Amino acid sequence: MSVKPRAIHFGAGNIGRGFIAPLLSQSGYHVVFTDVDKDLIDTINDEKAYGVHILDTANGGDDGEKEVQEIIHVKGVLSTGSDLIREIEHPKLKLITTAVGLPILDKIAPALAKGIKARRAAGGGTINIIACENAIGATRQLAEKVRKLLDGEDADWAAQHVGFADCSVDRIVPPFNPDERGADSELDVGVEEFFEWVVEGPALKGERDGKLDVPIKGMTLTDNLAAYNERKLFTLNAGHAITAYLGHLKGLRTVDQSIADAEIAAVVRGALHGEAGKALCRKHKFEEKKHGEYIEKIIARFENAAVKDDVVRVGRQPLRKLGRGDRLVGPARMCVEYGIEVRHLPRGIAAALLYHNEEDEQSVEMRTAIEEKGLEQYVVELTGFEEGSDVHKEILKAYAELDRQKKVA
Ligand SMILES: NC(=O)c1ccc[n+]([C@@H]2O[C@H](COP(=O)([O-])OP(=O)(O)OC[C@H]3O[C@@H](n4cnc5c(N)ncnc54)[C@H](O)[C@@H]3O)[C@@H](O)[C@H]2O)c1
Ligand SMILES: O=P(O)(O)OC[C@@H](O)[C@@H](O)[C@H](O)[C@H](O)CO
Repeated sequence: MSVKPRAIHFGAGNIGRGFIAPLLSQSGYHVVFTDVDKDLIDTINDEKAYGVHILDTANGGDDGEKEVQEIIHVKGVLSTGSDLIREIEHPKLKLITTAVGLPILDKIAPALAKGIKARRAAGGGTINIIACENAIGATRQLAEKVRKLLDGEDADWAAQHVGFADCSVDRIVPPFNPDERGADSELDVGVEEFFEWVVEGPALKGERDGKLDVPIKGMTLTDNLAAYNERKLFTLNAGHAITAYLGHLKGLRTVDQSIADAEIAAVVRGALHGEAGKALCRKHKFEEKKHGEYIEKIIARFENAAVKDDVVRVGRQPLRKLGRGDRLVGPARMCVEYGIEVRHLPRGIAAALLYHNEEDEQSVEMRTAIEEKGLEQYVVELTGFEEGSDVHKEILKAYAELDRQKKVA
């Protein structure tokens, strides 16, 4: 039996294979992926290894590739079967991470609760759970769902032995075609070089409270996660979404093509520097100069042509992205709270409302709702900005302008 500490990662998709698993593996963990996709799990067990291609136009070769990192000795189990429960019972298990998408947390909570019960019954030790999803408080939401499924001694045991830590996770992992790269494995994934994983230290349990028993290289621990979370979601994800929705309306396919458009770049800079950034600096006391540099570094990441990120991926699930606490409406509300005038964020919100993609359920749902309820009412419902308020008027004005100009591919 392997003596290595083990980690289970839910979701063997882009961020799982391209970010979380590599850091775990490079830190000495034996990584076990769990996923609903049986073919993917079979491929993981057949190949047991894959490459992470670092995509970087500035420092890469002609194909924009800087290096390929080999991730070895990985294993997979189906998330719907008893193998997963046995993995959660495993004496060497230290950590469970997820990157499945926020709405899927509901679906994995029952398996986690069952696994926790089995672990207690087997006399297992303390573990930590970290949900690496793009949302504020994703782990807290998962913890609530899991705790509802536990009672009595299981609930007491979990309160003592299961740490639920929130985090902010940042690395752009785009759709990637291993065949085009002549890659050895269909599991290969392409990523930008940059990454940042910030975890709520005080929530971690173990031999040293506030820390992981087996530290992860590249993970930062903080006792002020709220600031990191809002900084990332309201800057990177806000800018990413605005770039993608405006790009899509202009018939552009990738994020780098979209940010190269001067009009789009001006809206993104206006939204990030003059609006979201100002509000973030006021709320979290960030130094304005440093925050400005953070924004420009993010825009340079969008410009990385080797990443070739798809605007359809970045724009996926527009209703989630239009949530009141999410990347578009969230910073606009924060601006209103701090008395900061907004002109660019409403344009991003309008572009999201105009996102038309028959293959995206939320785009279809949103467009039907606009037809049935009328735009004015729907904007109030989604954003909480009252009819007649400045932001509501700005959203409607931008919607009408963008609707006239649109040229969807
Ligand atoms: N790709 C990025 O750049 C990036 C960066 C930071 C954060 N994220 C976040 O990470 C999460 C995943 O994004 P992604 O881009 O890796 O998506 P993805 O679609 O590539 O991967 C998601 C994986 O989850 C699996 N899955 C779905 N339902 C499941 C279930 N019930 N049990 C187990 N596995 C299940 C899917 O089969 C898929 O393999 C999202 O919350 C996203 O916001 C993504
Ligand atoms: O994953 P989503 O759908 O919440 O957002 C799409 C992208 O903005 C996102 O995946 C970024 O690439 C990522 O957050 C970078 O850290």
